[in-house]
Amino acid sequence: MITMKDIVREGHPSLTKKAAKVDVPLSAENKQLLEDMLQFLKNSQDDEIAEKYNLRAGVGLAAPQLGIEKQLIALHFEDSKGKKYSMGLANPKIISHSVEQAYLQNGEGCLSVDRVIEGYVPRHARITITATDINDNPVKLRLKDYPAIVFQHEIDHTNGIMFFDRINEENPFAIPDNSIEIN
Ligand SMILES: O=C(O)C[C@@H](Cc1ccccc1)[C@H](O)SCc1ccccc1
Ligand code: NI
Repeated sequence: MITMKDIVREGHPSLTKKAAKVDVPLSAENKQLLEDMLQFLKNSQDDEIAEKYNLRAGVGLAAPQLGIEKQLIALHFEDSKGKKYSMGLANPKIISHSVEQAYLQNGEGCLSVDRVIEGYVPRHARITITATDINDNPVKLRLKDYPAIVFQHEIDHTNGIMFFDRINEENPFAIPDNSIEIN
């Protein structure tokens, strides 16, 4: 069972390196890792389990956050219309994106960052990603709004990018050009 002690924190080298692509079909080890990452997210959103094991709630997790430099991510959340996203993905890649940007009104946090860092995180408003799912099926997703933000946060982790790298240093609350605010 993954708990907070398994999650590496700011300053750990795995968080700022580009992770390696994984072989497809996925090895049993990588399938198990994706399962374990997805279970962590489910546990972190279960009040009883989260309290018992002192888990911070998470909607996404990337293998580099476990010190494992592989392009593996897990996501578990619902969008504002109740559409569920619950999956483990290998080798996720943004293949196209909108010119328009988007940012969360409340900024972002990270399970690997034990401090509040304020500011808007400019991201693509709409993205198309490809990946391989836990059953070795190719996946192509077109995402916008909150789901697009979450997937970009996790894909960034596989490229060694932290959310605060994207915040405007001069003015963290500068409204990005050509952008929409997501509540
Ligand atoms: O550290 C991670 O990668 C997990 C982040 C993902 C994330 C943060 C901000 C915006 C989008 C995605 C955690 O989920 S941060 C905690 C959290 C929990 C519930 C809802 C939003 C953020
Ligand atoms: Ni994060």
